[in-house]
Amino acid sequence: MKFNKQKSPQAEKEFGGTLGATCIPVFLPLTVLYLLCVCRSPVASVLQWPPVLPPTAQLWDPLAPVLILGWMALQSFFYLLPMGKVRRALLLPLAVCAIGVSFLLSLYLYICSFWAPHHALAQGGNTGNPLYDFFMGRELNPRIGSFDLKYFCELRPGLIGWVVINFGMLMKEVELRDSASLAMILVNGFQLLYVADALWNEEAVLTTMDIVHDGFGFMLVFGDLAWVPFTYSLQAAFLVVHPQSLSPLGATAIVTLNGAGYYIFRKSNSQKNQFRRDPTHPSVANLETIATATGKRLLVSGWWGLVRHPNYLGDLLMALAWSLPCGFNHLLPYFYVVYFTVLLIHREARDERHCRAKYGLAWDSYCRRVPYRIFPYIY
Ligand SMILES: NC(=O)C1=CN([C@@H]2O[C@H](COP(=O)(O)OP(=O)(O)OC[C@H]3O[C@@H](n4cnc5c(N)ncnc54)[C@H](OP(=O)(O)O)[C@@H]3O)[C@@H](O)[C@H]2O)C=CC1
Ligand SMILES: CC(C)CCC[C@@H](C)[C@H]1CC=C2C3=C(CC[C@@]21C)[C@@]1(C)CC[C@H](O)C(C)(C)[C@@H]1CC3
Repeated sequence: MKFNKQKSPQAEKEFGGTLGATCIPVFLPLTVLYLLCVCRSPVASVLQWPPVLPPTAQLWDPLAPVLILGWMALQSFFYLLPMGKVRRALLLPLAVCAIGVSFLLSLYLYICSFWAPHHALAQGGNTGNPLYDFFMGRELNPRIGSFDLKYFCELRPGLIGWVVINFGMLMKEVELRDSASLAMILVNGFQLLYVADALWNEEAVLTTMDIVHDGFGFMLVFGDLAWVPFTYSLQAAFLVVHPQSLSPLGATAIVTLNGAGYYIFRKSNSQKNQFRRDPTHPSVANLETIATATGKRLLVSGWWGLVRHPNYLGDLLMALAWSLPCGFNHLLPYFYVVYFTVLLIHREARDERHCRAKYGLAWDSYCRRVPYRIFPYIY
């Protein structure tokens, strides 16, 4: 880098010249503190004599630099995102990169798992077949220090990345057509609600099959880091290229469907989580249950008496509501509904196997009491 010592011609000093430039950096920070102190005082009048400066203990907190630097880092990240005036279509290179990262991370996890203690290994991913174990994941909850890689990946980069991509698509639509369409707003709103719900209830993910049972291998790594952000955002990406007009009546019906799906999803998940946390809690204490040999009980009334997976039912209704704003002329936006139905039917069968192994006869009597798996009177 060349050192430039040139002076600009006729440089006219502003802000009071050298004196101003010396005093302002002292005066303005003091003004900020003064205004805040006045604001906290009972009279809160700027005409009052400046209140005395609070003791040092009130001026300094070690958490403050962490919060400020953290906020700066977050904003730097947003600033670097390919949104706004950047016009390059980066979606494909991003997906390629996420896929590459998924492979590398899975390979790293696979290799590291050979140093993991026996009790840290997952049941399913230790067959001795390298390809299968690489896919399923050998280690259950791999960590770097106390940083739980699976828990982090399941909830943060992919899920948040999904809503960021969706928002990028909304901005792209505004750039192309001067405003966001109703269809795009609905898709963004619905999926934002879903992701916000997952983050708000983040501890609930600890009881999912992925965390409790499955190893952290390519399936989950790729699912979390590449699949979720780049395929779950397909509806928004579709709407940029294929704008749809939506009647108020159609929009109302779709919002109602998403609302109903979300209600079933949230209520049923919360009911089970509450019951597992504290079965004596008033909101679940009156529900009918059956005992199992493990000491745990199974709910047979309430949401879990309706079908064996009411939460999947709610999730599928939402999935449909996310595709409907894209109209009926293309199949692509319905990819998610089809994929998700297959995923949940397969997942239900896996969970059923685990539960039968865990609860034996009690599970069979639950299945007799609640014969339908996901769709009442259908399946
Ligand atoms: N958007 C997406 O891509 C995906 C979303 N999901 C969502 O994730 C959520 C979690 O799903 P998942 O982990 O598959 O499974 P569930 O949350 O449905 O949990 C299943 C477990 O619940 C317990 N259980 C089952 N029946 C009963 C009962 N009658 N009474 C009490 N406990 C019972 C059993 O565990 P135990 O007895 O040991 O407590 C069983 O193993 C769901 O809402 C699903 O829709 C899932 C996959 C992908
Ligand atoms: C690569 C394959 C085709 C499939 C990979 C499956 C994964 C994408 C999903 C397995 C379980 C998931 C869950 C969620 C996202 C999708 C994956 C990772 C979840 C975090 C979505 C938000 C929900 O509220 C949840 C309950 C927290 C979900 C947990 C399971």
